[in-house]
Amino acid sequence: MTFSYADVGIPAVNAVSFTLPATGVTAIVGPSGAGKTTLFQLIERFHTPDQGSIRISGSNTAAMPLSELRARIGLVEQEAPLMRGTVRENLVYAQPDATAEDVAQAVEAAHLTEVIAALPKGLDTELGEGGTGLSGGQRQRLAIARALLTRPDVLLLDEATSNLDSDSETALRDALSTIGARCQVLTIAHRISTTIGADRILVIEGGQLRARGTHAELMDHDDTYRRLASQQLTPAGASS
Ligand SMILES: Nc1ncnc2c1ncn2[C@@H]1O[C@H](COP(=O)(O)OP(=O)(O)OP(=O)(O)O)[C@@H](O)[C@H]1O
Repeated sequence: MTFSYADVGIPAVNAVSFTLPATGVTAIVGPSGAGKTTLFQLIERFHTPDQGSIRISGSNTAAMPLSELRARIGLVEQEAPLMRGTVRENLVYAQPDATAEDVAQAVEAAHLTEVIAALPKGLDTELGEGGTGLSGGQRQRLAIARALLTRPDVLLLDEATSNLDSDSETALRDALSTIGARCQVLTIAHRISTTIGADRILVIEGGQLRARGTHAELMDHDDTYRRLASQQLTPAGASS
């Protein structure tokens, strides 16, 4: 797939091609401006590729009704927006028919069961504007649980860049591996615990896919990944 922004000579995504299995965790890493966000926006069809296409289970996403595409792709952004309302209302926002069991499963997969049990009224606890009462890592996992309730084929996760305490770091890593057993999790990774735990890593640089492999493989043979791992990915266990 190749895509250039209007009036920009150099493609932001340049002849990038990859195939992923139906399940698992794929981490995308790359320096600032590499094209990671643009790639996500192409998958979500916010932009149309100049060349190439994206297929989910063999179906070209360009030909899908937008409602089908949105149902197949769950999106969790860096600053997960939460609304005023209860934890439950925040969870079922996109899937109002979700049963109590669906909610419990999604909460468990996002490793939030204990966090919610510790709130004064559990799922009925009111969250303030912006999700007062939950840490950044917990808010993002709540957004992951919300996305899971729609049973997506692909979960796009733009990991928060903020530091996580070590409990949240572990919970995120464990949540990704649980969820990766159900769908393909494609995450713009900002932490080394995510790339170490991922099934594969795609290294994007200058709009191109320069390398793919596991953490150990890329540490062994990719200079850009080694540099990112030492300078830009948040070390495991770092806290704010
Ligand atoms: N709306 C836009 N119009 C023109 N150029 C853009 C636009 N958005 C991004 N770009 C350019 O496209 C390239 C890729 O940007 P992109 O945001 O996809 O990179 P990124 O890897 O997500 O970076 P970061 O890690 O800093 O978020 C950059 O050169 C950027 O300046």
